[in-house]
Amino acid sequence: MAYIKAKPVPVTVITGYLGAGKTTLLNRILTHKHGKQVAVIVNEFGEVGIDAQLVIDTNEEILEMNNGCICCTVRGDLIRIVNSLMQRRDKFDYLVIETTGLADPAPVIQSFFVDEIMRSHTELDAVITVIDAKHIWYHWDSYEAQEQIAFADVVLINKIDLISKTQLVELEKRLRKINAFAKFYYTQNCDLNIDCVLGIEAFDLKNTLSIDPNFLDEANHEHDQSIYSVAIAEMGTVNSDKLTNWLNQLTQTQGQNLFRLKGVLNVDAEDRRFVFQGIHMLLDGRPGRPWKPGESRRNELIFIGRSLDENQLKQEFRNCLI
Ligand SMILES: Nc1nc2c(ncn2[C@@H]2O[C@H](COP(=O)(O)OP(=O)(O)OP(=O)(O)O)[C@@H](O)[C@H]2O)c(=O)[nH]1
Repeated sequence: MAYIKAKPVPVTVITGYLGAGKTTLLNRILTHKHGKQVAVIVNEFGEVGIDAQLVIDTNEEILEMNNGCICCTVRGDLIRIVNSLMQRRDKFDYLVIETTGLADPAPVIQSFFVDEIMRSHTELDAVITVIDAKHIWYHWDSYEAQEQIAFADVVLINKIDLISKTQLVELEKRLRKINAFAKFYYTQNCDLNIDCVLGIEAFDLKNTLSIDPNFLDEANHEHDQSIYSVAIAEMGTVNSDKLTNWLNQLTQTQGQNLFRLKGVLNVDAEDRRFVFQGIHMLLDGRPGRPWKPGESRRNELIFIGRSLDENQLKQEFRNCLI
């Protein structure tokens, strides 16, 4: 295989639990004028690729990995994608990987050291973990959430607008108990100086090995199998009033089990796509970019959580169609 430049590509891994603000941070990185040509790998949980649609339109190279969780497919897909990117090495000088909210970052980090091509052509710059200051409280027991905190070089305590100062102090204390090494920033909408997250050379394998001496040898990890996703992809025009009623009712009655919901919809045959986002009981909907001429106006929704009834969700969505 021929590689054009020998200098290793710095890589930033963005992790954080469902809905924490990873895509928000990614969009900030992509719009910031840092002079770097950034390639992006977005991994998401679920069959429909909504995240890549929510990443703003730029000239950057954006690759999706939707067929599973990055931490499980890491030795296959991630390595394959990075290897193929390396053959277009002249097109970018930085790589950002956004993992799913349910990914354990450990196997992702491992792959930079155990795979020969990854090891010689990339250099892990930092693991950035975004924390949803309001909702992390529901997920302290989650193994993945704990791993995400433990492996962070930088922690963004995000959504500080949704909690009090006292809660923030309490939260930071709790996070520091899991990770004493990381640098902490408080953010709203991941608004911070991009120099705090890109090109910081913060990752140090020695720190990781001090947390877990067997880190490079571990092959298996487990997921909480009770969390799964339901994806809906259907043509049709959605009635906005019916949709609002349904989503409000859904988040009110099932918010506890509904960790994350998002969708890109054709509402009231408007010129612009309608984008909604939800995290537990918090719901937000707004117009997105215009539909492109000739673009298929497919409604795509994803629900992630526990005890979700796929048939019921699909039926209730269909009831919102005109
Ligand atoms: N109130 C508030 N909302 C925020 C903040 N940051 C992000 N959000 C909103 O939180 C929602 C989720 O943000 P994303 O950036 O999509 O989160 P994510 O971590 O990429 O989500 P997944 O990839 O689905 O796990 C969106 O509606 C954001 O607009 C913040 O600081 N405060």
